Amino acid sequence: MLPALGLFCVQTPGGMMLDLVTDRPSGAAAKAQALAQTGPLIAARGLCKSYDRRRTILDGVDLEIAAGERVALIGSNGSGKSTLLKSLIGLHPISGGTLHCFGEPVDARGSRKQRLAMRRQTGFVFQKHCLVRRRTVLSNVIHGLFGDAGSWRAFSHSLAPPEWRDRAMQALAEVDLADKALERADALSGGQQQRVAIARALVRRPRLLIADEPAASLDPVSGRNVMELFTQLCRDHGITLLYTSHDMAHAVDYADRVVALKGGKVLFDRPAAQVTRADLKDTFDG
Ligand SMILES: Nc1ncnc2c1ncn2[C@@H]1O[C@H](COP(=O)(O)OP(=O)(O)OP(=O)(O)O)[C@@H](O)[C@H]1O
Repeated sequence: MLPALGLFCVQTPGGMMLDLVTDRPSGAAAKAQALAQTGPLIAARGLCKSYDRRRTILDGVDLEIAAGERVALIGSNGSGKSTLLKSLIGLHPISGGTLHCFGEPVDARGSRKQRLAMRRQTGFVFQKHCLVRRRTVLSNVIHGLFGDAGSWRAFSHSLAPPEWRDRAMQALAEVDLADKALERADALSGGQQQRVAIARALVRRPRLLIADEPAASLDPVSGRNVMELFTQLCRDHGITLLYTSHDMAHAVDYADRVVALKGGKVLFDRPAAQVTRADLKDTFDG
């Protein structure tokens, strides 16, 4: 039995802090291990995507994301941000270029096996949190295990094995909602529901968290709280974060790097601290 050092950490015999949420090293050790991994977590070269023959949505995108980085993707409506997120993790097959995800090549057609393997290591949070409103908060978090477990027993917290309930409760404690576990999802505020969605993504113990406008439907205070929670959890657990935002403060304040898309191409890709007003004007000017 390893000694517990807090709610989510134990210490291994070798002295390393182990994270109970992700089963990987935690805190400073997590960051060091993530950065020490060879090669980028995601590497796209000349990535193209069309939904039909008439229009190219992504046009030769080059993008590398290292393990442990936090990257914000910005751009005007229709610039291709969501399409890029979905293409990078195999939810949409790419139309051209090369893509490596978690060190594995993803071919243009992307086999089902590849896509499933990628999804297993990825958590998703969307603007509309897509919770099952009538189910409990705990059941909703357990639903996050569906992909791994592939079982009808992830349908309800009362049918789930104790181990899954424990994992879900750990994730709920991470977002400070353990006391709401048995409430109906639709009894929570919008900000709380988004935190449940984050717990549902975390319960998968992801290496990569993809968030598409995670704070867009929240008021300014709840939005900042959700962004702070995201970045803190990713830092603590060594999770790589890629998110989109139309709020430039969210992009610049919470990311290491900002990537701007315009007309399906990368307009700029630079450290968040170096993004200027002129960059933002170029990004959004027609
Ligand atoms: N499944 C789809 N089938 C066909 N066209 C699509 C599909 N999804 C997106 N598109 C088109 O691709 C273009 C880029 O859409 P996308 O959602 O990637 O942009 P976005 O930058 O995320 O926009 P927003 O900021 O409004 O969310 C749009 O013109 C959209 O209509």
